[in-house]
Amino acid sequence: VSPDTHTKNDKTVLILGGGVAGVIAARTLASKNIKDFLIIEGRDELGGRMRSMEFGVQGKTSVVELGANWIQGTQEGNGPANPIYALAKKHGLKTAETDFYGSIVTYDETGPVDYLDALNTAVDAYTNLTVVGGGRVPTKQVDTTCRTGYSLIGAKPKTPADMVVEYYVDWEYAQTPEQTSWIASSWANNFTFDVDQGGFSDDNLLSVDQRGFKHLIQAEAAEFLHPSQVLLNATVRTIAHSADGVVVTLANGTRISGDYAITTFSLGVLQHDDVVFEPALPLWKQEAIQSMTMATYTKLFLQFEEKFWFDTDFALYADKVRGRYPVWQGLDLDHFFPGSGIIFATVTGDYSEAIEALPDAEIQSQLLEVLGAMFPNITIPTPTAFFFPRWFSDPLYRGSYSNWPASFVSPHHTNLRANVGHRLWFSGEAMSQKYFGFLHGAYFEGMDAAEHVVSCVSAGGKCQSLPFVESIPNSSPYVI
Ligand SMILES: Cc1cc2nc3c(=O)[nH]c(=O)nc-3n(C[C@H](O)[C@H](O)[C@H](O)COP(=O)(O)OP(=O)(O)OC[C@H]3O[C@@H](n4cnc5c(N)ncnc54)[C@H](O)[C@@H]3O)c2cc1C
Repeated sequence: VSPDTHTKNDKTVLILGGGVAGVIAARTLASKNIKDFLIIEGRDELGGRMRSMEFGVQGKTSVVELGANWIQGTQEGNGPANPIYALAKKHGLKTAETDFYGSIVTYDETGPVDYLDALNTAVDAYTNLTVVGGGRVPTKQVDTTCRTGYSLIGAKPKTPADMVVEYYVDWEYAQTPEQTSWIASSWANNFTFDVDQGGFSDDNLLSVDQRGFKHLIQAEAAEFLHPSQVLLNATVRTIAHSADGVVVTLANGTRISGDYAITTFSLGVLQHDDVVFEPALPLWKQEAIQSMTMATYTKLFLQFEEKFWFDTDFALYADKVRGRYPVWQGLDLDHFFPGSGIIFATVTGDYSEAIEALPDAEIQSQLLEVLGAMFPNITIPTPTAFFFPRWFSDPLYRGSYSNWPASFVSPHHTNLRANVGHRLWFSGEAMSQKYFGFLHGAYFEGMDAAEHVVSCVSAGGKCQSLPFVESIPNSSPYVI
């Protein structure tokens, strides 16, 4: 059955992927009385990158978050609220505040060493970086990397301590300053955290809910979703699109057609051809997909019989190699999971990709070696549990979230979001200009794509397309 010969499709709308964008797209359709949709999801539950796991030795486990963990930016007074914060309140999610700069201790390869002054300097440099970066927009200056920006404002880290504190203030891009757009990272920060720029607030709430952070989106789905509207454990292999609709083929050969489809698959999935489009996506779309970056953020969980580490929320470890197990978070604290014996390290970007290729045992011994350096007076015991997710190798994700490189220009973003024909629509965190990389970006994009599809359904297919640019010219052409 091809869409061209099909007179009546199976569903009005296929929603490809059951993460935040997919569930919110479904809710938006349902609220506009379009009930004939189907969410097709590869995993056995909804939530996508809100993914948790019961971790620890038998009899002493805690539910930890392998993916998203923070509500980033909440609400100040009656100002705009992060919609994820609103869902957390609605569904009674248990959260705890984390204090990034007030509850932190510092180490290097010789053990505890106080370089909190350097951290304060790095925080100031980062604030300055985002202000100066944001200021390049109204003056129409060209984008460049955060590294260039740092150098221009005089921040040039030289020592391992300088490098780790710089890492810590921008690690959430999950890539280095060399790989990150100065302008886009500035607005991503400002639109979420800076109230003066329309942001929510500068608070970060950590989900410590033992139902998992995903509970908020699963509970939201349970309010409107009928079991017949979702197909789990169903991996999409091909998406055939034409003027008559969209036909997806699943890994088991099943074909399902829809008048419309909204794909919410991650940018990494789109980049890796895990899903094949028939016909191939137009070149302007492919250029946009391949020009944005899918970054990786990896948490490595260790459990020990007893806590032997710091009492703060965070610790930094300055290695000679920038990005080598730099950030540590202890979960065995009264406001997190007391008595859990759990600590985790985070690595990002190229370092994440590199460790995914190595066996668990090797990574575990590297982590124990670092702990040995941080705590020279302690014989580091054997962990009772160890786990880290391989987001980059996972064909359902191919990374953790998108990051905007300096070579990605505004028209690329226009094209990344744009529909291809009236039947195929694109959604997910990467499509959000203001909030790419965040849960709230996925939320707003899910809503937006569904609203466009609603107007298509109402207009019998004769709806407005999103703008796109056939070929992106260079605003300052090269003269060779
Ligand atoms: C480690 C990590 C830490 C993060 N930390 C935070 C944080 O603290 N705060 C924050 O705001 N954001 C954070 N994020 C980002 C946040 O999780 C994402 O922005 C958001 O979850 C993306 O939602 P989405 O619906 O766009 O995509 P997804 O959640 O990826 O949803 C897409 C769905 O499609 C499914 N899928 C993919 N391919 C196929 C296929 N071929 N067939 C069928 N189904 C398929 C996937 O299983 C997935 O469920 C983090 C992400 C990660 C990975």
